[in-house]
Amino acid sequence: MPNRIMPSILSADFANLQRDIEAIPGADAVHVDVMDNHFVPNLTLGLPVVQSIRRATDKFLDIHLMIEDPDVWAPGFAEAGAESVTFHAEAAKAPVRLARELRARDARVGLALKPATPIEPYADLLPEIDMVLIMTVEPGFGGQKFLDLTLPKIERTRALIGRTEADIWLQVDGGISTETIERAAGAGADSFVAGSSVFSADDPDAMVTALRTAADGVRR
Ligand SMILES: O=C(CO)[C@@H](O)[C@H](O)COP(=O)(O)O
Ligand SMILES: [Fe+2]
Repeated sequence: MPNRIMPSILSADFANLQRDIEAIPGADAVHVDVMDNHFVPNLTLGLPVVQSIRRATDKFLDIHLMIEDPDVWAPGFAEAGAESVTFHAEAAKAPVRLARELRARDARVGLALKPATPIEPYADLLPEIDMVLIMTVEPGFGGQKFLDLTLPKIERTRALIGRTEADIWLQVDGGISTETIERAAGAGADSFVAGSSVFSADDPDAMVTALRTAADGVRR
């Protein structure tokens, strides 16, 4: 199971996104946090910016929608050429229909869960999705502390994924650093979003390597 390091540009310089994306050549993806000030108490960027990012890089674009009405908005991000589009279980009105609409637009489908949302009600949805995103902080802001209380849910999700034949990624997002990534990897995560730890580092690409080394060193 390969580990993927997916830096979040929420902690990059929004006036220099292309420069900051080019500063992480070793990353497996660019994670883009879309917030609407309704689903979460913060406002970031939307579809026009993602369209510009798409033109600026060939990197795998991993879109994390923290918005109300993903049923309406999410397909547009797939049409913009994002390789993966993740919506929140708490916000989607018809998650199965939405997942199928995203796959029909050639995007991988992510289902995100806030820290207090259990995975079990969504177990039957796993064949419809390509990634589970377990938030390891309350969504809305970068730079928060990793919540260890999410570790049992990561373990339970890994067990549920193991019962399927599908290639479902298990992503964690929030408070990931060289210190916390080992606990998340040990619990079963294979895809790691890291914002502040990467972009506040003197050498962001060296931090990507350090995170990968730490995750790869964990025995499963
Ligand atoms: O989705 C979110 C926040 O809601 C994240 O993707 C953050 O951007 C991660 O930032 P750090 O916790 O790594 O600083
Ligand atoms: Fe995110």
